[in-house]
Amino acid sequence: MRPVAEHAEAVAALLGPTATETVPLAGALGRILAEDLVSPMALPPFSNSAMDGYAVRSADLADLPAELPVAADIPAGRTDGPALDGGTAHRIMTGAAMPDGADAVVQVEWTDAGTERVRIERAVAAGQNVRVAGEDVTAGQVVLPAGTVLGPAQVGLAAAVGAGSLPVRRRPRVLVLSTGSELVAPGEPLRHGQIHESNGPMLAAAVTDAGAVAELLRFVPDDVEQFLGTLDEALAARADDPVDLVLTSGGVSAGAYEVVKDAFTDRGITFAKVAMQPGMPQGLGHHHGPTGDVAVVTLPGNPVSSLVSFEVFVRPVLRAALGHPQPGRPRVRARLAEPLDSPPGRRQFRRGRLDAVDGTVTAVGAPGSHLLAALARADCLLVVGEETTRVEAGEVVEVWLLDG
Ligand SMILES: Nc1nc2c(c(=O)[nH]1)N[C@H]1C(S)=C(S)[C@@H](COP(=O)(O)OP(=O)(O)OC[C@H]3O[C@@H](n4cnc5c(N)ncnc54)[C@H](O)[C@@H]3O)O[C@H]1N2
Ligand code: MOO
Repeated sequence: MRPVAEHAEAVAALLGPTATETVPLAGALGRILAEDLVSPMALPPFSNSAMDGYAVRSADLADLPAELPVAADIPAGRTDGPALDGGTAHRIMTGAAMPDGADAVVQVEWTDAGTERVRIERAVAAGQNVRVAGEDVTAGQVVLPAGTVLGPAQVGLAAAVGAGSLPVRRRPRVLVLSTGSELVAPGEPLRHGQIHESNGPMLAAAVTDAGAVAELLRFVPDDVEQFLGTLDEALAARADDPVDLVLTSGGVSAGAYEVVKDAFTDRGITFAKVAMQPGMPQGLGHHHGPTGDVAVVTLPGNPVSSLVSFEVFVRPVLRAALGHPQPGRPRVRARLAEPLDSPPGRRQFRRGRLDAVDGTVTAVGAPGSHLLAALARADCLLVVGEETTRVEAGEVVEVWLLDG
């Protein structure tokens, strides 16, 4: 069987980094910065008041209480504030530019709040209540390095330094196509022997969650012509907006009707058994479609196998294509709450729940790769190495955090 790492490398080789595009700040949340953002300006851009109060020369407050004439009024946004003469005060608001000549601000609570003259009860040190130009950012500084995941704070900083749009990596476009003659769309009634199509919606959600664009195609029965027809029609319809990856599910194991395997064998896709559970039957390569070669990853049909394979092979590659600094799930080590067995020669990915407070992890549900409800209750994957056949309670295992 093919080692997990070897297959992961082969999947990674299918997809390079996507091109850079520019998005307005309103669409930047969750995207990944493609180039360093260099600030053209200092922050704050000018020294300004941290308090509503009075700009003064601190030396003028040697004898208290002090009474000074109020020579000017400086609301935030005033662009023509005059310089401060010694022995006077300017009424000033938070965020307003400090007048030349002033070195401190007395907050209004320490005064009588006068508008013609102000009586000041307490002294201030030079620099008190003044926010100095450039103390946050200097002009020319890299404020956000390439690879930064743009969250609210990063979007705010970009706006503050005047960037109305940002260069980010284009989201990879992924077509998702499920196969199986037993499949019926969710919401439609089932006859005995039929099941609802769950892999398609699940994988499309996983693609979106990874930061890529998912397009879920209508699932097809186990019929090679219908499978290739649907795929090639979908690719042709997107000729102007090419697809980066096709993800299929099902039809790759050893049965009599393995549509994906039958359609793709001898067409550039190779199939292998990977030393893992779930997720053993895998395939990858380039499909020679109507608009050229397109990367393909074929995932197994069992729902848990499908999503676990996506986690192990596809999600990190999509995120790497986006320039993500940490394409993989966050990993921690935790003590196993209850013992578990694992098949020899295969890396087992059990579904788990982590108690982060006491550092223990418990397997959720049995190993069966049809147990979707247990997967939906899990918040982590619990990884047991190929050589390990049993892990006792209290032993430490690797855990992948699924909500990280
Ligand atoms: N003789 C063997 N049988 C099987 C082997 C094997 O090595 N030898 N491998 C098993 C393993 S492991 C897996 S995983 C599955 C993979 O099978 P396929 O990828 O060919 O998937 P299917 O046979 O089409 O379906 C498997 C299972 O999953 C259900 N399924 C499929 N697609 C969907 C979907 N879109 N939504 C919900 N459920 C789906 C399907 O009904 C089957 O129950 O093969 C084992 N067999
Ligand atoms: O590889 Mo299958 O994934 O065990 O059910």
